[in-house]
Amino acid sequence: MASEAPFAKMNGLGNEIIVADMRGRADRVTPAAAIALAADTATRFDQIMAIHDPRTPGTVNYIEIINSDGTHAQACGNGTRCVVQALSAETGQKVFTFETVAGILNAEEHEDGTISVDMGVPRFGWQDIPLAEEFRDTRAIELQIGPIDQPVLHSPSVASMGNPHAIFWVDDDVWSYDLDRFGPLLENHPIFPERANISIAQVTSRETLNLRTWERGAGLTLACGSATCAAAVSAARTGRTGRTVTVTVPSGGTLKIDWRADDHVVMTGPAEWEFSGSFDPATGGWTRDRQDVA
Ligand SMILES: N[C@H](CCC[C@H](N)C(=O)O)C(=O)O
Repeated sequence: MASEAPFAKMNGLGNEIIVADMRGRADRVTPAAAIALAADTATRFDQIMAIHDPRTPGTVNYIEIINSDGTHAQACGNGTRCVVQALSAETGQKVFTFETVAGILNAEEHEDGTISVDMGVPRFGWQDIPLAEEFRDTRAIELQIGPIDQPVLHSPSVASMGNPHAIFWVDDDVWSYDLDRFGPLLENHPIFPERANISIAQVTSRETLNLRTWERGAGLTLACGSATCAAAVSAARTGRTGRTVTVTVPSGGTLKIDWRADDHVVMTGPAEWEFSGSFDPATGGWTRDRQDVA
C-alpha cells in the first residue's frame, strides 16, 4: 500500500471539493478511492482536485480533476479557487500557473481573500463541445425535453470551457424545474458523446443571472464555476446580457464573470476550508487530522 496523502475538505460557494496533496509521489487517486470518499457523508464531494508535481516548466503544479463518480473532468473553476487558497495558505504565494489536462490555467488570490481564475477561452464549435452532429449555430441547438408539442426545456446554448456545457434559458424561477429528473437524461443524451454539464439559467438583468447546474459525473451541486462561465458567455453571445455578469448559484452565493476583450473568461469568487486529514489514494480510507478535533 502506498503511504497516505494529506487532503483538505473545502468548498467553493458550496461546491464540495477535496484538495488532495499528491506532490512528490507517482501514484494517482483511483476511481475506487473517489467513489469511497464520495460515499462517506463526512468527505462527500463533487470534485477532487489532486495536486501533482509540475509536468511543464513555468507551471507550479499539474492538477487532476476527478468527479464523484470516479470519472475525470477537464475543468473545475470552484475547485481551482480552493487549490489557490490551500497553496496560498501554505506558501504565501498569490499568483499561480497550473496545468490541467485541458491546458494552462492562471489564478490569483486578491487582498480581500477572493480568488480570480482565468478559465481560458470558450469554444463554441460543435466539434469542440463536442456534439454528435453538426450544428452551425451553437447559440441555440435543437434539443428538448418534455412533451413534444410543449417542451419543458428546449433550445439550449452550448459551450466548452474545456468541459462540455448546455445552458437552457428560462423566463421563470430556476427552482420550478425538476433538474434532478431532467439532468441525468440530458447529461447522457446521445447528442453529447462525452456527456455534458446541464444548466438552467434565468436572466434577471443585463448584468445578472440565476443558475442551477446538474453536473456531469456529480449530479446537482450548490455551485459550478465552469457552468457559470459557460452561462455568462452564452448569455452575452445571444444578446441577453453584457460581458460582465454576476451569477447567483444554488447556495445563494455569487460569482463574478468577466468575458474580457481578449476572449479569456475570468471568474472571481471565494473559497472556504472545512477540515484536513489524510487518505489512501488507492482505497479512499481516511483519517481526520487531530488538531481539527474539537
Ligand atoms: N464544479 C466544477 C465543474 C465540474 C465539471 C465536471 N462535473 C465535468 O465533468 O465537467 C466547476 O466549478 O467548474
